[in-house]
Amino acid sequence: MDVLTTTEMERADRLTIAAGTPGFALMMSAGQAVAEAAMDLVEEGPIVVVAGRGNNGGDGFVAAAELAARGREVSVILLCERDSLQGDAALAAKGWKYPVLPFNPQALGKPALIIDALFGAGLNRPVKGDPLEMIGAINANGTPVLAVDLPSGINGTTGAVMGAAVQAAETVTFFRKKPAHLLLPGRMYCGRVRVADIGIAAQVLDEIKPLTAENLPEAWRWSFPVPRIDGHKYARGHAVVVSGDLASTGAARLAARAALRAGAGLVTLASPRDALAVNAAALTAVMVRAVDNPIQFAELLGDKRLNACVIGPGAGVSARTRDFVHTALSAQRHLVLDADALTSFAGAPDRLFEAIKASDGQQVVLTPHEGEFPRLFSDISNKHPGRSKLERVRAAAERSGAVVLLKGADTVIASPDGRATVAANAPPWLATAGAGDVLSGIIAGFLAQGVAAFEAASIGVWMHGESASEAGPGLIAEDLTEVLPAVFRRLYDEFGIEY
Ligand SMILES: NC(=O)C1=CN([C@@H]2O[C@H](COP(=O)(O)OP(=O)(O)OC[C@H]3O[C@@H](n4cnc5c(N)ncnc54)[C@H](OP(=O)(O)O)[C@@H]3O)[C@@H](O)[C@H]2O)[C@@H](O)CC1
Ligand SMILES: Nc1ncnc2c1ncn2[C@@H]1O[C@H](COP(=O)(O)OP(=O)(O)O)[C@@H](O)[C@H]1O
Ligand SMILES: [K+]
Repeated sequence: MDVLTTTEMERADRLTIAAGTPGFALMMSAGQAVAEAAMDLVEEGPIVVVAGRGNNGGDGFVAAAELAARGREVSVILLCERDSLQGDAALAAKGWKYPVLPFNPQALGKPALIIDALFGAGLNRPVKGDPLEMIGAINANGTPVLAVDLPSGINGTTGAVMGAAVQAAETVTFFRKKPAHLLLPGRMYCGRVRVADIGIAAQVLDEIKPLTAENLPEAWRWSFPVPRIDGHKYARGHAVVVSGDLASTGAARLAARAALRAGAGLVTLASPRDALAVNAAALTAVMVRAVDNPIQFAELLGDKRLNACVIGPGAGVSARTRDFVHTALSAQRHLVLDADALTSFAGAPDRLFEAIKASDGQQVVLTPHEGEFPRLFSDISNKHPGRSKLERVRAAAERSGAVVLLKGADTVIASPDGRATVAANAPPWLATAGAGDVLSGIIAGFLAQGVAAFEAASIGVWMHGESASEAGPGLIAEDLTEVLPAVFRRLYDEFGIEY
């Protein structure tokens, strides 16, 4: 599902109004959707609407009137003077036939539900003064909160908290999700997110051409590889994972097994000779080859069937690792660079980026976590409050010429052409040693099958997160690979693929 920035959402609004639907009709639908959600959340008891001076408050007035019409006990607390409201919000307030309460936290009382209609997409500066105090009181009240469009205080486009934010149990947004519903910290304030249809036609998206989507199967349905009846293992690609030395071989084995499970027809572990025995003893379907240096690696890659590589897990931070990366890039292999392969370029990332850009057509995915990201992109800082994770990863992809995947609870994947996905399906217990190694292997498994880098990374991240949910709490990295078949089956069912 496409995700719209607040600016793109305003455009959707304007295009719809230009096509003949009045803005107030959109507000009526929005307010009714909020009332509907409130009815579902609490079947009885008083409801308090906290309304701001803009259209978010207008939605709140519509919801209040609708709920009162359905026999609910409702009161409205308004941030400003009622007669200072303008435009659609003023019209909406006219539909509320009762008095409004002054903007005093005491007025909240102890209702069954609070509807937060203070600020939505129009939030344009940090919250201070009376609204700040009200947000604190709403959060301290202990009553469930239904947020209109966004929890007040959350920046819709970046997901940042602007001073303070309402903690909602549920958020009703309109037409499409906004980045803040997926990116942290915003997502943590939203609770469950409902997307309501308010009469904006999907066709407006043809004009807006949004570049961001939630990472869901529908985003990559048509890139998902399915083994062919007349296929054979070489038709499914051959992935190579570079092993670390004797003391650190486990990470590469995790990646190798994951690549096989993800569907690569064959997987070979390129192992230092002194680690050959330990690797061979621990592997069965994955093959092992002795590779001690970049020259031998280049020889291995002389076999054109070996079409995708993983370098990084357990590889060691060294000039040797850099040379392996350059070898794979010169051999034009699809490539996942993770962990030590990224850190090995910490001093001189431009050399890596030049090498990536120099070879056309190959598919490269960089998979840093937040600790590794600044080693390659030091000026695309994660400390800059105005710059969202989405914007940072997009800038990194453009700079590097690779697909960049920045891990976390809200993994963002961006392509150099500007497209991006945001994942919200990973449970917190996925943060466990070796989970990243498995992810790099899964992605390589899809690259080996000929899936383009952006889609391979998006499929990989989604399946990785689903596998963690499937395995449940107590997960260790090894489990992820073992539950992948169950996730495949669910996807095949969803896509209607026979098996
Ligand atoms: N687009 C659509 O398709 C649809 C949109 N709809 C709804 O409209 C909502 C957006 O409405 P909106 O633009 O009027 O802004 P809103 O969020 O109500 O803020 C109001 C005003 O607050 C002010 N302000 C800002 N920051 C502040 C601060 N920190 N502290 C104090 N004040 C602050 C600022 O005014 P200022 O003070 O700068 O003049 C701002 O203009 C959207 O979220 C959705 O609910 C639906 O009706 C359906 C269709
Ligand atoms: N809070 C979280 N919720 C969900 N997933 C998370 C969270 N924190 C980290 N992850 C995921 O866990 C994995 C950890 O990978 P990584 O940091 O590379 O660990 P390792 O190097 O030990 O394999 C990544 O896929 C990341 O997206
Ligand atoms: K709100």
